[in-house]
Amino acid sequence: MPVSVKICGLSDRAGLDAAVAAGARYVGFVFFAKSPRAVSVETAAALAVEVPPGIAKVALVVDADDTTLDEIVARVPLDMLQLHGRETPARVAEIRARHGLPVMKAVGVASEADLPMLDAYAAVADQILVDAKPPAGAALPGGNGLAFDWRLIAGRRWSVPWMLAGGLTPENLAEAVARTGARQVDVSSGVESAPGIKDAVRIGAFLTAAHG
Ligand SMILES: O=C(O)c1ccccc1NCC(=O)[C@H](O)[C@H](O)COP(=O)(O)O
Repeated sequence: MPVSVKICGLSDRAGLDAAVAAGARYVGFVFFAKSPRAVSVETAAALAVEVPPGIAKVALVVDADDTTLDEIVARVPLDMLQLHGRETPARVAEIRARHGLPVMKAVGVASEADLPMLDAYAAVADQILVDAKPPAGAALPGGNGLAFDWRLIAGRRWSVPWMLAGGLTPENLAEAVARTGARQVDVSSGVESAPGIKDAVRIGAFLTAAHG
């Protein structure tokens, strides 16, 4: 069965077109000013209207307040919010209720001790993103191109759909899927030629690996 792919951190038409042409099921826009992939509301809105039906448009935010979320949701046609900060389970539930969109909560994994949080967030979110925990002092809370030990989640399942993320590439995707059983995956750095610059060839190779 093919693996569904989310291409995250799209910031221009060339990257978006490459993701759509290759067969991505989700496209992600990063609303985090310190990111090399950050987009303005205007840019995200202009890109989102070009996304064909059937591909989910995801806004990635980090500890965003309701005013910020109100503006993004009002101006960008979206299908999902991805929460990539320190949002508590209660805040995830609040955002889901207030903003009327499905919510995917990213949870960082580095060791067994992190696994209970996956269950806690699965209880309140529509999906969970099982990602690598950023190293101490990392400039970004995600999108660092780092993988975690996939054996930690081998055979584990949650009460909601989940996506594997963190350091995935066209080269390691098959192993990641085989080890974890993931049916959905998320990638950003691994399909770039430089931070924030999406590479159409690598996007195509990633989707080929996912569908192979
Ligand atoms: O991509 C960013 O710059 C970013 C900034 C702040 C929070 C999260 C961010 N990215 C997360 C992702 O792109 C993905 O959801 C995921 O973590 C995979 O990233 P990567 O390891 O680069 O493939």
